[in-house]
Amino acid sequence: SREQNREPPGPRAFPLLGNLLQLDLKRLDKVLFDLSKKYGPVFTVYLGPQKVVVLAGYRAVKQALVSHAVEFGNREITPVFHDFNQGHGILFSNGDSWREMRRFALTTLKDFGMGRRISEGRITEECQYLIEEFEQHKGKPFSNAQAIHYAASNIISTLMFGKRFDYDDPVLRAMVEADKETIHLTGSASIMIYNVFPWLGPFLKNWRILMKNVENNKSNIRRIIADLKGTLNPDMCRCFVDAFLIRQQHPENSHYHDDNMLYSVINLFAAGTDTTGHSLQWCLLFMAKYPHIQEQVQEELSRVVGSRQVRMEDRKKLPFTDAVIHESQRLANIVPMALPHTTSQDVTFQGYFIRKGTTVFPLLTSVLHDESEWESPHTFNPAHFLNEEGKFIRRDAFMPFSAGRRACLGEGLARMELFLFFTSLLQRFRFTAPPGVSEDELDLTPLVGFTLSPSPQELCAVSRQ
Ligand code: HEM
Repeated sequence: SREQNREPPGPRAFPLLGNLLQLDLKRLDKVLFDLSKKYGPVFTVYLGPQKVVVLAGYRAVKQALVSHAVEFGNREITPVFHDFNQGHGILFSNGDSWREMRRFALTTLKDFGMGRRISEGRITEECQYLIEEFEQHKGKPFSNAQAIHYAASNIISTLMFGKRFDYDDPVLRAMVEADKETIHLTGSASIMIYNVFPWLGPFLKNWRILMKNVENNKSNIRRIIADLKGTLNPDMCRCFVDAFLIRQQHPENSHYHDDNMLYSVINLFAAGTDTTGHSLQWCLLFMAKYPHIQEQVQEELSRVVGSRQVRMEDRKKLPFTDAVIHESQRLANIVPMALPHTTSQDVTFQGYFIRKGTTVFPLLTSVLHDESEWESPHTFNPAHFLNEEGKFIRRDAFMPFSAGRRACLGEGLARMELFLFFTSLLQRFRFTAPPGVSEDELDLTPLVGFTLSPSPQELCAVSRQ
């Protein structure tokens, strides 16, 4: 019937170009959030000829990703995502292969301590390296902002390869910097246009840079895998790659091939570095911007922990600090549109019919800044996560890791890293605007790519001892 076939509303689209001329591709998440105020929580836009259903606001996103997890649980593999991984690995794959790789990654990373005590030990060790790096002022080929990314990538490297890298290791630096550039350029207007008109690829500078980065990363990771293969001892499994190599010897199914190994490792390394590194940078920027909040964090840390190393079990006694980390993640909103999904079957959702294979954007910006969920959605307000007695409270609309079947696989690890890195750095340093710059002048405008990172600017780390 007509009623059953009602499609989500949206702005009128032109042939071929769709709504491209009406949408500011430089800040697509914001434009879509604004459109949701006119068209409601489920609406349609056309990126060129491609139809996209946008889910906006906590209720719609949660209901789709969690209550209709299967229907909304496939990944949209855009042309550029296909160029990256050829449909293998975890991030940009679907079906049985994705299911098997995701399950294997989760169980193997947990076996190696993801989210457990062993990781806590590794992260606190890495905190010391990072603090040492911050204390050295001269003669370094990289900034402390980069060191934050290297520290985050060392946590995932230890799980993947059984070892950390020195921060000046050329392979580590090449891989992290290439991933950072790749994630940034993937969100650029020209790559969005490429996804609509893929034949444009070779003419686009950004696409050529991306393809070069992909090749470089593949050869670096292949070399690391080959070294591990050369020293493999099946009785002593050292890391994720070893576990995969051992599984290849007695595969339960045909998904354990070299491409799935290569791309799963590439996915976990990239997904685990950039996001965590940028989140931590945002936390520090907010502290420099709002010194009175930083003082409250430091007061709580001194009172509850003193100068010893912070442990995960301290978190429940540090409600204000915990609230500040949550609020930083909420306001920074680093993955504004999650990764695109696609419907795995026809579905009727909130009275609208959405056909199988339709691209779906779960607009996380509209969840983390939802005006009906947050008291002051656009300001930095740790009280969002505190009750009247100052105790930490969870909020349902806190969804920076998305939700449902494709939700972030590394959430537990990322939260542990953020808590331990942030508290260790704040015990040791006070973060301020540089001399001659006022707090008001610190810039919270994000640098927009596929993720939202802080704009490049200087901060001072002043020793507190
Ligand atoms: C603060 C840090 C992080 C944030 C904010 C974050 C956020 C996200 C988001 C929003 C998604 C997309 C979910 C969707 O499509 O609905 C995602 C997917 C993913 N994340 Fe994270 N992430 C973080 C850290 C990590 C870490 C440390 C790892 C690795 C251990 C990781 C591994 C992954 C993987 C493999 C996926 C793809 C899951 C799939 O397609 O099945 N992430 N993450």
